[in-house]
Amino acid sequence: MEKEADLFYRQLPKVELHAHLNGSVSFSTIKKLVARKPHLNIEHGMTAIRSGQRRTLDECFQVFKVIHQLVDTEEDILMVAKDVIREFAADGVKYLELRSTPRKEKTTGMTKRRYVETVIEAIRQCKNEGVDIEVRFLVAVDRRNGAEVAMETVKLAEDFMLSTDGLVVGLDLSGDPTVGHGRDLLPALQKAKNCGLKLSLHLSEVPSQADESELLLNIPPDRIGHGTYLHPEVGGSQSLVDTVRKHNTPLELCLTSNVKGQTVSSYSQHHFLYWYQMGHPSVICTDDKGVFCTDLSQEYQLAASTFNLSQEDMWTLSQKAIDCTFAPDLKQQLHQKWLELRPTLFQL
Ligand SMILES: CNc1ncnc2c1ncn2[C@@H]1O[C@H](COP(=O)(O)O)[C@@H](O)[C@H]1O
Ligand SMILES: [Zn+2]
Repeated sequence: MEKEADLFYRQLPKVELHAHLNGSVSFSTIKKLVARKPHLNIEHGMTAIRSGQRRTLDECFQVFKVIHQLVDTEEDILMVAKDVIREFAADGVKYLELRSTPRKEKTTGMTKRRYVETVIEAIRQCKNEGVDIEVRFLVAVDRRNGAEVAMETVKLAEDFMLSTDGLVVGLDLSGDPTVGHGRDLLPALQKAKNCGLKLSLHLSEVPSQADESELLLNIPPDRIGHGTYLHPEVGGSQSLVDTVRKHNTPLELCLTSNVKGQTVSSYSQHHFLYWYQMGHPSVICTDDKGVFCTDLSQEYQLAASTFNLSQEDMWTLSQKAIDCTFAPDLKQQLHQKWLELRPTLFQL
């Protein structure tokens, strides 16, 4: 039975909308990176949070620092991005939106522009090699770096949106949610929205951010990352929920990430249920499949077993995710693919 369910979720065509590049690095890629940089003395235990382990969100952000030390050249970024894309494809993901933060030139030896070009090159190479997945890219703003850097990043993202034949589709706001305030970033986010970049914003990932969430929700964003503390039962408010409902803004929900990062106390307490029961667009995602040792099939399977959902329910969930992507040009093609694949899945 278990095996059959494993196979079902692996074969289920899936859409991944919330994946941070450097959080998605698998164990096998980490091994290659460690071999390139033995002097750093980094072990796998320092780059991943294994099954049953928990970390505070703060400790998770220490893990990203270690990974950033390992991934610090153009060659590394190209390899990491190609490996991550291939792994998502092998897991049955047919459409992937990757996001990543261009880092300071001092830390990578390359400009932020070159950083984005390298990720785009990885996407193109995978396409040319026939990897069965469509990939789009969101340029990420790290909230810790403040308003000026955010504005520069928006300009960079806009340039790439115009020059990459639609591969760069949007902007992500992420980084340690306890640092800085969204109000300072509003002009940059608004500019991004006005120039046609789609916005996916991490918000209410931690408690007591109702003010910031209200500001950000009124932009409004095109999708919400986590939104863990938006609803009244966890200290959010009905008016925040009403705003999300009014704009019909989809949520990107990452179960294992939230449980391992301890912003949610257990799988059964995850806010997936709150939004799903309301029929609100909710998309299951991984966040950081490498750091949290998971993959998208496993997240679908966990949601199904935790909330007692059928394979048919999960099929519908994965199909509806197509309508939440930032690539309108691909929607019809993806829906077609789902229809073609359906018979093989339900014969299992
Ligand atoms: C766990 N919840 C989270 N909340 C907020 N931001 C997160 C995150 N997980 C990852 N990131 C963001 O993604 C970066 C790593 O990938 P990139 O170097 O950009 O590819 C982290 O440094 C952080 O800014
Ligand atoms: Zn995230």
